[in-house]
Amino acid sequence: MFNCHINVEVCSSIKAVKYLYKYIYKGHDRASFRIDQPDADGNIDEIKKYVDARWVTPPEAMWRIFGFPLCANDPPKASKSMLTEYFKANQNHPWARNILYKDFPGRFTWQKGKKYWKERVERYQIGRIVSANPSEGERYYLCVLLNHVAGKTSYEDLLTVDGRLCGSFREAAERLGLIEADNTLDDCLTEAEQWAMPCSLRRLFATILVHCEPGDVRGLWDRHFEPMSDDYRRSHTCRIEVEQMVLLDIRGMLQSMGKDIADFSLPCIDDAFDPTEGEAREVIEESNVDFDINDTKLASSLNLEQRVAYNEILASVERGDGGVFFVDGPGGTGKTFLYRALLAKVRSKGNIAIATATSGVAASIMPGGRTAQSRFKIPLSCDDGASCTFTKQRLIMTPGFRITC
Ligand SMILES: Nc1ncnc2c1ncn2[C@@H]1O[C@H](COP(=O)(O)OP(=O)(O)OP(=O)(O)O)[C@@H](O)[C@H]1O
Repeated sequence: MFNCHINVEVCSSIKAVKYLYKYIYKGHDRASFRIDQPDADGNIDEIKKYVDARWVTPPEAMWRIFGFPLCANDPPKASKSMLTEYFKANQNHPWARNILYKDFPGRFTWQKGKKYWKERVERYQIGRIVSANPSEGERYYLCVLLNHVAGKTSYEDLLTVDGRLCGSFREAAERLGLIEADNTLDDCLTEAEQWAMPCSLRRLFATILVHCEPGDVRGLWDRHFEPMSDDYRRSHTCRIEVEQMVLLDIRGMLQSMGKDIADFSLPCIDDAFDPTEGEAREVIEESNVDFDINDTKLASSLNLEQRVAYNEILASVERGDGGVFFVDGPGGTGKTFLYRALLAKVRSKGNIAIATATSGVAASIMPGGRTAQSRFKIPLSCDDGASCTFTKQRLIMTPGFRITC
């Protein structure tokens, strides 16, 4: 009766909801460009431009590629936050100006409804200030400033050092000599130790090594080893073994950030403790991707066109001669169906098949899918010197098959 392809979706899992969401919001493929002058007042209708020439990709990636902010609070004090109200409290209460932001909850209580700091009259209480990771850039330097400088009455005041207005929180922290020493990195780890799990601490430690160039790496390691190894010490009593486990974990994290642990003055890794036998973390992750046994049966129900593509791609994988295939077709015509069949076939043979896409939503509909940026360490800012931090060591072990949506 219906001599056509009918796409029927059953909302039986969250993936189906994501799929429908993608359908509603992706719109049809189009590109619209117009070069015109701003209007008489110098205004450009950026919202209209965004709607007319929409490119569905992670918004932050586009934000970085084009290098302009998609939204901003200007001036930043337009909305009331705990920080802006801290500035106001400093203006109104001169006696509070020697209290650091992190100690403020000890003397004031935050009034959620009316959004202001009220002088504390009740019993002593412990409050916690949001912490920041060094890889967060300006947010981190703002925290560093707030942890060391009291009595500021505005953002401008916080950015002013020796009467000079600095262009960034980092510059202000540098001029105050707050980030030359490793103290701030020590403080950052010590603060995180109060609430973070050991695994998060190890990630933070690796992030500090990569982004903050600490002068005394070994000192940082010695001072924070205990909390970083808390989980391993529960199950292992031998200190050397625990130390090796922590080092191996940090090595994997550094590898995924494109760095080699040997570049840092940390204790040496004894390969006898390495269960991965030096295998790259990405290879282990991809090897461990499970395949759905039902997907291996999809091959038997491919239609004619899908089967042609399936056979040709698989033959190329088996011959190992490499190749690039472009699978195209209107929405709902079975491209993902074909990918699932291929991924299951390659993975069921114990080989690695990497499924990547340019957006998280597209990646989520493929088994074991990841964004290409995440898997291949593609930088979000594409300037002249940009390159992937995916190392040669990992490329040697690259899979026989890769799908990119
Ligand atoms: N050979 C087939 N046999 C049975 N069902 C199929 C076949 N090919 C595709 N389908 C079904 O058709 C629907 C749409 O297929 P699929 O999601 O693979 O399309 P698509 O081309 O990837 O769509 P989009 O471009 O929107 O992502 C799915 O429910 C899928 O299970």
